[in-house]
Amino acid sequence: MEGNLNEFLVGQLPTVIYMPNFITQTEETHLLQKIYEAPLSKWKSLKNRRLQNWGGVVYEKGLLPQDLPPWLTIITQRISEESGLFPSTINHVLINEYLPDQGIMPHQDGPAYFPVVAILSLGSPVVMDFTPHSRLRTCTDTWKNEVEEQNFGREAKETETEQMDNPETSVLLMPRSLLIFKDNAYSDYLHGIKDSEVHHCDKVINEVEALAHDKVNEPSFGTESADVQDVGSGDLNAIHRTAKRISLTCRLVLKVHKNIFKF
Ligand SMILES: O=C(O)CCC(=O)C(=O)O
Ligand SMILES: [Fe+2]
Repeated sequence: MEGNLNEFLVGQLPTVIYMPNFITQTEETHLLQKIYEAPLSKWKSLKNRRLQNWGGVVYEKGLLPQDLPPWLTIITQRISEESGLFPSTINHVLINEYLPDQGIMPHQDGPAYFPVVAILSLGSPVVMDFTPHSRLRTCTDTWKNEVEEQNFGREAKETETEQMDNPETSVLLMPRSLLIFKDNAYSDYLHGIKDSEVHHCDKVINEVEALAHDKVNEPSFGTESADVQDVGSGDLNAIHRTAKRISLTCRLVLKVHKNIFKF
């Protein structure tokens, strides 16, 4: 791990890295502008969120690549350089948009990706839950669900939802922060975001790091992005999501196909 990355490690689960204010408010505004400049056809609507796919289409066996636009490579290059965790250039970015009552079911990222993921958050804060992977369920099933949902808009099975009731570890994702996870957190845990407007923060592993940079009460997304409730003791109790959250999931697909016929 690069020298100064250690100071951003959070929690006990290997390995979760949380970098507050990875981008400035000006950069956040610029990114949002670029994201919403994309034609409506660039958005894929899923049951519980919308997404834009950049970098090409990910298949089980690799990526049929498309160049990332410069407004994204500025970010992916910075992530690569500052983390030192990617063996080659990040070539895929998924942009997810969540309304306050939307989330993403617990899942594992697919086998096509190099096992390090970097997620940049914009807009409303949310809590991401990590739950141990059920040994009864194979990664392939999860991967198929994810691919089907993203590529074909089919509903993914939600067989793991009961695990959301008892999350092992949670991370508070403030706007402009960068979350990186790898190792066990990547391979043995599912990650998900509840589809409720209130997110409880009792199991959050990065409360201090996230709130040291608490700017949620500043307008950053047209309106206030959330109300972070402070209860008596000063402990963070819950997030009340009042605006959209946009995330940029930045990953590397090692196997790149230049030609669809060579798959
Ligand atoms: O929006 C997020 O923070 C999570 C997105 C995610 O897990 C994914 O795209 O695989
Ligand atoms: Fe994911």
